[in-house]
Amino acid sequence: MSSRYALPAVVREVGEYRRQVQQNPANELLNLAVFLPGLQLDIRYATANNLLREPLYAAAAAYLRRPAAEALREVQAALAAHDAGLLVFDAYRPYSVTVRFWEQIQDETYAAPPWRGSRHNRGCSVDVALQDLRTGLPLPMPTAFDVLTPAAHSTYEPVPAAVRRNRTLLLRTMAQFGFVNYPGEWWHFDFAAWADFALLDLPFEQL
Ligand SMILES: C[C@@H](N)C(=O)N[C@H](C)C(=O)O
Ligand SMILES: [Zn+2]
Repeated sequence: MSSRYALPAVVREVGEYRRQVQQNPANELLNLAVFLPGLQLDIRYATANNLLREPLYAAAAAYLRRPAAEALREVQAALAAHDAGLLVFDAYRPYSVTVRFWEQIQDETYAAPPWRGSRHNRGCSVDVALQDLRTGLPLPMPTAFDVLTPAAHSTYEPVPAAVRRNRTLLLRTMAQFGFVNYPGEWWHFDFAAWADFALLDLPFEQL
């Protein structure tokens, strides 16, 4: 960990995380693969197919705080009426991984700075696209995941009509269940109550 930043308060001990869950069950990070069977995961940061071109996670897992996971379940149910489902690229992210991104990207439009931490570190952000439930294939979006350019901005135009429909379906359905889109990235959504949750730096295997 670099000492070049004024560090925010970060929970680094699993015992402290467990105490916080005991005090308030909303703090629990739920494993989305267990909580939402059928959810499609493509956890890029567990592979070398990501911005840093090396695996950053030891396991291809996605966790969210309990109320955020419950809201995502509502999103998944609403999308099914459109023959669509969620495809998850990332959810809870340990703080130390945010620091690694910042060292490379150093642009607050596309990466959270270490002195603030990311809402992903709070277990309240999720990076998602849509899949077609009939084919299992991803639905076309304006860019691939983590293409950090203006084309990824949520209001970017021009885009083909079918792509705009998919993006609008994702943005509207996530908003309906309490997720606020980050305008710089069509795939990134923050659970509205993110400020109630602490920054964490715990690896998945400790959860
Ligand atoms: C690195 C990129 N995928 C990302 O997560 N950006 C947001 C702004 C974050 O760091 O929270
Ligand atoms: Zn994100």
